Amino acid sequence: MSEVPVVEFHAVSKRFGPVSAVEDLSFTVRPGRVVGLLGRNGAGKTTSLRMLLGLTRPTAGSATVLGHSYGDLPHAARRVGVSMDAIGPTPGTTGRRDLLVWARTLGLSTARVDEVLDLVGLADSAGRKVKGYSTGMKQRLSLATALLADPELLVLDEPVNGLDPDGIRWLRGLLRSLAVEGRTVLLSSHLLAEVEQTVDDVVILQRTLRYAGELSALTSGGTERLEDRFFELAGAGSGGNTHA
Ligand SMILES: Nc1ncnc2c1ncn2[C@@H]1O[C@H](COP(=O)(O)OP(=O)(O)OP(=O)(O)O)[C@@H](O)[C@H]1O
Repeated sequence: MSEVPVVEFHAVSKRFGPVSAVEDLSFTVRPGRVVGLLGRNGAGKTTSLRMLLGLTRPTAGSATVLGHSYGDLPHAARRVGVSMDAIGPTPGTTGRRDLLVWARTLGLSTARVDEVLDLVGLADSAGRKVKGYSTGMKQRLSLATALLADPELLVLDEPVNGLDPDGIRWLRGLLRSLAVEGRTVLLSSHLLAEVEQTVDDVVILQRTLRYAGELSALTSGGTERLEDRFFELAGAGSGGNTHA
């Protein structure tokens, strides 16, 4: 039986003037999977996620989410939860007020806001201004926004950054439970050891696609380390991207 991919990149390329950020990227994400999009700084991860969400237009190719381009997806804001730096809250607002605005936009209840604040561990700080939040607290608030509408797909750009060990463990458990419910998670990261404990599938991007498939196939069922396989596939280098 063929399954409609939750995410599909088809021959996607993006240039910013002389910089080739992403070139001929194709991969699919299956439902109920936690997928790690991995690459060095400047590898094209955020650009790819932005193209998926209609925030950046590809130079060539197309990306679809739940069978549609994001702009054509009915109820996209409720079906796709997003955590990304660019979608951050107004610093002068409180965490709770920020979520209430999102909830109103999405047609959700105040009760749901309090539920999600509790879920991400921000209930006690919800009345404080966001500008006084630590990096990890901002990350938790961003995750709360993504989770608000109980979406089918979560797209998370570097969700682990800034989280403390408790937060990382909590997030890992949360992503696993969402996948068990049949929801799908696409997260970007360069924290390979963390990703290795969290994801089912891996996409390695270094401007071009280097690997897309199951983590266990990449690491021979866990007998090899993801980090070693990453360096083999992504090549040696100290980061950044090539001009092409
Ligand atoms: N708006 C832009 N204008 C010009 N160049 C851009 C723009 N956005 C991204 N780039 C370039 O595209 C390439 C890919 O950047 P991108 O942010 O997608 O990488 P990344 O994998 O998310 O990196 P990081 O891990 O550092 O967040 C980089 O060379 C970057 O400088």
